Amino acid sequence: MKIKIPATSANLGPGFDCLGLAIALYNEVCIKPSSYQSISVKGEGEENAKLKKNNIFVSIFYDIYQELAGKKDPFRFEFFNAIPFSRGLGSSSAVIVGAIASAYEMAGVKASRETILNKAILYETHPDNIAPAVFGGFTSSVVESGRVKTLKKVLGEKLKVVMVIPDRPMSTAHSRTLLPKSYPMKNVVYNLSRASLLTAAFFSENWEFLRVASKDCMHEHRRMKQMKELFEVREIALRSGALMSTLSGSGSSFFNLVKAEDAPKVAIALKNAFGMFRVEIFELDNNGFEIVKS
Ligand SMILES: Nc1ncnc2c1ncn2[C@@H]1O[C@H](COP(=O)(O)OP(=O)(O)OP(=O)(O)O)[C@@H](O)[C@H]1O
Ligand SMILES: N[C@@H](CCO)C(=O)O
Repeated sequence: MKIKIPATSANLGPGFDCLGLAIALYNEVCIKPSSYQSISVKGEGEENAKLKKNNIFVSIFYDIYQELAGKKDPFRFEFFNAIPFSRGLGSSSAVIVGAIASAYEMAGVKASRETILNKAILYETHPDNIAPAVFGGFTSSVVESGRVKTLKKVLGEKLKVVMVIPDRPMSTAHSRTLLPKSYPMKNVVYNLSRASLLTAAFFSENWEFLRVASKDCMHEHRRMKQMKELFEVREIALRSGALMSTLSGSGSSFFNLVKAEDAPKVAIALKNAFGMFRVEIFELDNNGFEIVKS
């Protein structure tokens, strides 16, 4: 079988740990029955020997496969990774969702997308990346008694993403340690009101509200101080016509949502200013993970 899983951008400014969307940049994994277990890695991470020995995709796959099939059969895993690691593009969620969905497929057990999502939340405590990796589109999620509740909005072709991908990583685990354990009431109200407006703006396609609704005062500033160029990325993106410009997940990438016709202009302005960073235009993904060959 072959599965493809999209990259995702989480938080979208004020929606810390709850809002996200899927991007048409995919990891692909081929899994075949074999007489012994083996792994090959192409693309992102191919130079990392550890990924052949201690691979989280493979360990999550076998957790689930053994639970469903009651045995540990040997497989060959071929990874084609396009999602950069630790750049805020949901690489770990793509691994978790891909491993769970393919374990169900290889065990021959039908599972709904809700089932996959509720398994995935056991491996990543916040649903903002895993929900769009499962469903595609823009997603708003909560976790209630360990179960994820998600609403999805399909995003049309009028929008594109100009992603700025720095040359340096920011690990989510480290990036979360930079945040305080509690916030003053005025900061909570600031984010709550904007996350609500942002969600309403996405669902009602009122794109002109995104700029004000995507402001955050809980996490971005503290994280962006680790890579000060990111403040200028935002300034240039908004000045060139981006609808919103937010730290992607826990960083280090910057997510810029644009009207499709503005994408080249925004991308050129960012490329001119940040020659050392990758600047790429992506479509949005509305499907979530897909088993493309069974
Ligand atoms: N394709 C992959 N194969 C195996 N392990 C991976 C793969 N992609 C990511 N990982 C693991 O996930 C880690 C990155 O997770 P991390 O949460 O720091 O970043 P991210 O998911 O890319 O960013 P964010 O959660 O902010 O969007 C890597 O260090 C590696 O251990
Ligand atoms: N909501 C998460 C996204 C990264 O996985 C964070 O900002 O830490």
